[in-house]
Amino acid sequence: MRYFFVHWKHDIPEEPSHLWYEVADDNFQNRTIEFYADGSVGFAIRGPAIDGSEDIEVGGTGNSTEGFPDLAEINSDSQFEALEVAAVDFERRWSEALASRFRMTHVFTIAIDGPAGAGKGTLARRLADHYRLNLLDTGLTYRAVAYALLQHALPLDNVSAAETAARQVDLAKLDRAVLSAHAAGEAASKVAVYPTVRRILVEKQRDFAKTPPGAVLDGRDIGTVVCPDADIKLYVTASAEVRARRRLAEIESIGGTANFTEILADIMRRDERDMGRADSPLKPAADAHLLDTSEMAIEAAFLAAMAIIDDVLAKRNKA
Ligand SMILES: Nc1ncnc2c1ncn2[C@@H]1O[C@H](COP(=O)(O)OP(=O)(O)OP(=O)(O)O)[C@@H](O)[C@H]1O
Ligand SMILES: Nc1ccn([C@@H]2O[C@H](COP(=O)(O)O)[C@@H](O)[C@H]2O)c(=O)n1
Repeated sequence: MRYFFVHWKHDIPEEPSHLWYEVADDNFQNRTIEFYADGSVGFAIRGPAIDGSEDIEVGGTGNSTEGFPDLAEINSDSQFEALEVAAVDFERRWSEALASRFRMTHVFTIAIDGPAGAGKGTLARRLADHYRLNLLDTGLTYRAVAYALLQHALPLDNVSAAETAARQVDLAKLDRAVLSAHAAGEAASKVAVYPTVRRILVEKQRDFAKTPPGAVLDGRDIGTVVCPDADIKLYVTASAEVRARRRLAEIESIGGTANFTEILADIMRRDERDMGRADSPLKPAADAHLLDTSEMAIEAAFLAAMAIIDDVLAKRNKA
């Protein structure tokens, strides 16, 4: 494959101004993206039929039925400026095009669930940035409740104090630096078993998800309870040993010390509590895409998630 960008300099609102092409080895367009001055976008994907009759065409964009011209030929016309680009640049535009087409009619939600340390938060940040969506780490909301109780020297099983703390949680003021301590996660999983605390927090999380253009939310019950109608659901996991090693590396990278066996035991205890509780236990939603990152680096996990999302978006746009 080769990739090209063409800037078409004109003042015609009905015509696209920025065009991106993926050109196959046979020199025919495989995918085309057209961006218009008013922010709208169209795209096309070549189908199996040689005459183009099975192409997916969205927003009035089609692949040309003629071979892709030489760059020199395009650039010989002064209204065009064409250059060859890297695959990664094209893919970024492709994801943007898919996401923005979908957003035109819809508040878009990506739900990410999975056990502690699986890489949900890391993936959620990358996806929110890539698809230009809001981001909420719902674990921080449970951590904030536990933290408030600990600050007031209250026991974690004081349900009415936990409810009061939950009501006071302000999603705009969650302080990751304070709440991300390993011990806060353990405390959070203890207050997270109480249904009344969950209802209060889930309400706030749902309101957040409804804000345009939509959001990536990560947690334990996003696909099953908070956003059961999410457009995309990912269940991200990794073996307990891998997760413990990652957590240990994270602690050591900021100058802390920890013991692998203890971290592993913490992680397994937390899995058991999160998966075993009666209300909203951690489990994959029936329609979640499973992503086991045990053998994947962060970038590989991001690319795998992006491939799943883009595939879903392309199929929806075709339907
Ligand atoms: N695919 C990966 N490969 C290697 N390290 C990873 C990968 N994904 C995440 N990490 C690292 O593992 C650690 C845990 O990741 P992260 O905080 O994203 O997990 P999480 O699932 O959100 O955890 P928690 O539920 O406890 O908030 C971080 O240090 C992160 O940089
Ligand atoms: N949607 C969620 C998110 C989190 N929890 C509980 O909070 C604990 C801490 O979460 P982290 O993601 O920050 O590690 C977690 O162990 C869960 O008990 C939850 O119940 N639902």
